Amino acid sequence: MIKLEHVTKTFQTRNGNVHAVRDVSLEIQDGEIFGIIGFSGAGKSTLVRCINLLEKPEQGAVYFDDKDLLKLSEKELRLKRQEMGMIFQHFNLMRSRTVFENIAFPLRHMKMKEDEIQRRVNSLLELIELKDRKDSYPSQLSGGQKQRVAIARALATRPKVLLCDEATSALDPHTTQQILQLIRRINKELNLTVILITHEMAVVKDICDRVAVMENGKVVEEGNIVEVFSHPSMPVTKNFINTTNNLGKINELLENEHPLVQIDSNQTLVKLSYQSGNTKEALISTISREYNVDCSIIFGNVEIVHDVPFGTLICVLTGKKENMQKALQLCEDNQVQVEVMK
Ligand SMILES: Nc1ncnc2c1ncn2[C@@H]1O[C@H](COP(=O)(O)OP(=O)(O)OP(=O)(O)O)[C@@H](O)[C@H]1O
Repeated sequence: MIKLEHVTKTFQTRNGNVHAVRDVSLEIQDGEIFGIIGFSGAGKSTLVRCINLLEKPEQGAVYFDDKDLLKLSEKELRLKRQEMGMIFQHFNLMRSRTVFENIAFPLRHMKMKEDEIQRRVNSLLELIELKDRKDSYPSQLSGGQKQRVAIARALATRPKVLLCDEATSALDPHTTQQILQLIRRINKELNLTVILITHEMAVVKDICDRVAVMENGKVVEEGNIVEVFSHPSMPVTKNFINTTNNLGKINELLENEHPLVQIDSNQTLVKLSYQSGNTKEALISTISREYNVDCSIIFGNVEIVHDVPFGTLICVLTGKKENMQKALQLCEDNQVQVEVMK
């Protein structure tokens, strides 16, 4: 549905050129929720704005339903843009207009007939469950309600794609969940393709089908969310995954040589990662019984990604070196990833 080919965007500033997006190629399928994650300044917003040409890339091509947007006339582009809705971190609602009029705004702009506007806005109000607030002004709404209104406004022209630029970053965790559920629901019910940019791995983990990780303007890793979670290859991806659990904390303890992670010469500190269902053996008791290797768990975490539980254990193993190697081999033979941390 959306294809980016070698998209590059550079900003000329007084302090020199800023290479916000560098040679990015991506393909987003019809009906999927595609996450773009990266730390602040990675180029996510610029990339997403290149999709609807709010920013014009100086190189590359942007295809939407096989049409190269950069080759369209102004008028054709305006029509194509109606097929792409967008929501923002700070909602961007018009303060002087009611909820109803905010949602109706793009329809009035299209010169739609009044009775059709009434029908469409009322059905959107029902979808976002804010029918009773249609005459309220944005200042009278909570952050979550404002974002729901922004979603309804973005959906008013019946777009095929919803671009979400940090749509939950200004919301508390509970409201974030509600907005993500709404996005998931409209994705399913309306078969709406969603491109969601965020700096929070928890958001990606909860609703995205696939994810691209950005760093310094480039996509450094991309894939199905379960695969990326189970086999992250780039340090930045591992960092993001660690933010959803306490593993980052363990690295801190290691750096600071905390007593909790101090080990003797006959010990080793390992990280064991497994996907539930992959392992049938009672591995910890097996390695203790068969190889005389004791296992002391200092940290454990189970993450659920798309209904698949991912477990991580940080353990201190105690035993003879050759036995330890056999024990770790047994783990790997049983699809448990082993990372020796110390
Ligand atoms: N209009 C602009 N003019 C100059 N530089 C810009 C402009 N827009 C973005 N940049 C720069 O491009 C780089 C990427 O910014 P961008 O906003 O795309 O990143 P981001 O990953 O979305 O970060 P954030 O989440 O903080 O917005 C940054 O260095 C930013 O300062």
